[in-house]
Amino acid sequence: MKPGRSAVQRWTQRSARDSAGRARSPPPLRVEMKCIVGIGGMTNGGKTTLTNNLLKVLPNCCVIHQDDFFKPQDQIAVGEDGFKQWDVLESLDMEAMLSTVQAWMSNPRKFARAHGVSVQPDASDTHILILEGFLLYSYKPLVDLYSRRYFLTVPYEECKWRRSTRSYKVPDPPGLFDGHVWPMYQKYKQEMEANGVEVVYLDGMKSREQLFHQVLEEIQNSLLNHS
Ligand SMILES: Nc1ncnc2c1ncn2[C@@H]1O[C@H](COP(=O)(O)OP(=O)(O)OP(=O)(O)O)[C@@H](O)[C@H]1O
Ligand SMILES: NC(=O)c1ccc[n+]([C@@H]2O[C@H](CO)[C@@H](O)[C@H]2O)c1
Ligand SMILES: [Mg+2]
Repeated sequence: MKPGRSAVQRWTQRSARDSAGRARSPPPLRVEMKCIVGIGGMTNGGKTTLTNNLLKVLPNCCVIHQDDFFKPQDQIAVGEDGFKQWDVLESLDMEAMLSTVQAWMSNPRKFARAHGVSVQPDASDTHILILEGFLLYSYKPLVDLYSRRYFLTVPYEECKWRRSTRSYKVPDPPGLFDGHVWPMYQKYKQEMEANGVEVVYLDGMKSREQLFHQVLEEIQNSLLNHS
């Protein structure tokens, strides 16, 4: 059999009957569908928690965490305020993140296998990619690739409190939240809104279960509508 022809082409180019004269049935039609979901929003909005819950139940679902693309500490600029500028787009290697997304887009099965994600041998062949991070919608080459863009928020006091309970690879120096993290969050959110990027806001004060069920249901419905 010559390579390069699709299953349907091969079927239509053979006789419609087998050697015993019985009508052949067509091969199952594989329609590959790809869906990229963004779980974005503010630091400590609950992005990683929600993403991990979705990953447990969504079939053929891969994830890319933006936090895995932070540049090494010695490449992070120090601002006039004296703080390392972690919460700006330049602190992330977004080209590398984009390449990783493109690798998934060009072959989601191969990507899943390489990342230990089990792929169902299912005729519908639907593949989901979750991108998770705090600056998902500020990098132009990625912004149009999403099927849906979620944006988690909590009020300032809650965000500051949750952040104070966390320990990052590089611990927050005193004053970082008010001096850098919060102002940068506001700046990027304003920019996103001014650029007309459409997002679905999620109230991060809802319970983990409520958020999980809401988003799961919406993803499942949108897949059904497009299949
Ligand atoms: N729905 C929720 N209600 C209350 N607390 C939550 C909820 N979701 C997550 N949390 C808690 O809030 C903190 C931040 O959650 P998580 O790490 O998921 O946020 P994040 O948006 O990924 O933050 P980061 O900026 O560190 O990436 C954690 O302590 C987590 O247990
Ligand atoms: N992952 C890291 O290397 C790192 C280092 C310093 C600060 N952070 C914080 O992570 C948050 C995004 O999840 C940002 O608000 C960073 O300040 C991450
Ligand atoms: Mg996180």
